[in-house]
Amino acid sequence: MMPSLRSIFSTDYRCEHPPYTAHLVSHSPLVIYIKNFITPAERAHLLKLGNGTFTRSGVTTSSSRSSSNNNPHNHNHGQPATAHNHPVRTSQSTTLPPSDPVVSCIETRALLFQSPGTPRSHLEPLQLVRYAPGEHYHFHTDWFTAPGAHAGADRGGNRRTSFFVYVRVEEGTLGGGTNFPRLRIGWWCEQGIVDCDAEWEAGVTFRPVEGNAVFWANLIEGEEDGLGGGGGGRRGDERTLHAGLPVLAGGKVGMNIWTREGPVGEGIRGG
Ligand SMILES: O=C(O)CCC(=O)C(=O)O
Ligand SMILES: [Fe+2]
Repeated sequence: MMPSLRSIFSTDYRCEHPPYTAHLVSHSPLVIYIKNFITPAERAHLLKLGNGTFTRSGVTTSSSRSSSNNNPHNHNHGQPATAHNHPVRTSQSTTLPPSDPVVSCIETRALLFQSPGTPRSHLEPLQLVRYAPGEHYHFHTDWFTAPGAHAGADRGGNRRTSFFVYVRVEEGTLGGGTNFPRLRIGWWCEQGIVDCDAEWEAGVTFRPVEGNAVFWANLIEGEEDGLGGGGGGRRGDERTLHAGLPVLAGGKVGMNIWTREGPVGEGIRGG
């Protein structure tokens, strides 16, 4: 179903937040599933904005200390898309202009969801990620395992929270779920939202459902160990390890909304 784009493109566009619903999946780590976080018209607009601008996704590997000793697949991304290609991430991605009114509206929604006081300057530009059949993003954390170039205070420190939003899921898509292997939820299962048939040991797999989103907190508050907390008294939460499982058929476009501990700095959000 194609949504009408007239209202979203007209000059009298107004930012309105849809009546999404939030469902607590896990207290610790904090994981919240959000239904209808973005509207069909917004999804169409985001895809149009990204059209023709996708390039091979980048991955940042931490060359210094890693806090994920027993996980050889702990790669963090954040590089410009062309900077460092890696087989752990075979998707294509692009960033969206913060100046676009629809992008800005979704940013506002993401900020309000976390706490009304979260400044816009802490947001990285929204990133679309596109997967064709056979493409995936191997297990990783969104938080940076080593402070430095990507998590320094001048770059906003570490990634405090993540939203992964399902923007487009082609009809007949198989695979492409978002798997959190260390998450255990025994008391809730909603077929169509999570893969209820998956082995307990496999953790939780969120199915890609257009318009819906998964939100989680990347950092454990108040336990500084010097690993990428950006000086904020926080450290990365290993339990937030996750993967974009291979798309087996069809196609998927997702969107990352990352909030840093501090302002991301000029030049990243376009000043
Ligand atoms: O594709 C997914 O389901 C997850 C992607 C992801 O984790 C990321 O882009 O950081
Ligand atoms: Fe991720």
